Amino acid sequence: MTGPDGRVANGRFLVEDTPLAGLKRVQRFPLEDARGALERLYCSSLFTACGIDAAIAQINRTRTYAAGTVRGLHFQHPPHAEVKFVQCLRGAVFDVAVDLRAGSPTFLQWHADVLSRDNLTGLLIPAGFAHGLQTLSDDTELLYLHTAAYTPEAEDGIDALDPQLAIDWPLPIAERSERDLALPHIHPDFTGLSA
Ligand SMILES: Cc1cn([C@H]2C[C@H](O)[C@@H](COP(=O)(O)OP(=O)(O)O[C@H]3O[C@H](C)C(=O)[C@H](O)[C@H]3O)O2)c(=O)[nH]c1=O
Repeated sequence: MTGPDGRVANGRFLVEDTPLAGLKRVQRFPLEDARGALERLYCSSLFTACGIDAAIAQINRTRTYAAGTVRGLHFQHPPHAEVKFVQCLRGAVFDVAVDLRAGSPTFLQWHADVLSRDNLTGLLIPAGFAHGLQTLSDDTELLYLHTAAYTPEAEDGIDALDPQLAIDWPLPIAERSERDLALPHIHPDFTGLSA
């Protein structure tokens, strides 16, 4: 149900398109009173409004100590491809989604948004995208809602510094995992992930 102001889920979320079809910016609207505030982090009606009929299979929280840290770019291969709803609960991140969908007119294009505790903004990332981020502040916390369980044998990734993507990371890179440092560039024969 979409309200007159374009918000969904009883007015608690505003969903905006990005230049990559299906990738949505989601703004939360807390209810505040003299005690503080209540905000919803998920409603099934939000996913329905975004055309997503998958249930949440897993919820993760990551804490990152240092500003400048880069995580990703990660994705899971079908049939374990997942929708990821990423929200920042502390600090701020430069959050990146890369379109890996076979046949997509924006194949290998990326979009980034700053997600922060204060801007109450999340990214709803469809299946077929790789996800990565760079923290913009120390002690940053992210909440991830996944529509597929973590499946190591289906996990894959792309080097966050792949020149074919040329992601404009805002800070000097402070920290990457050994796994992420070893991620490959996109293979020239890669034509995308099937739905
Ligand atoms: C994602 C995941 C990981 N793990 C284990 C696997 C490793 O032993 C350890 C750290 O995993 P990884 O280095 O893949 O985690 P991140 O680099 O922080 O990945 C995160 O950042 C990038 C940007 C993302 O998009 C991932 O979805 C998100 O989890 O946790 C689990 O046990 N369950 C899980 O659901």
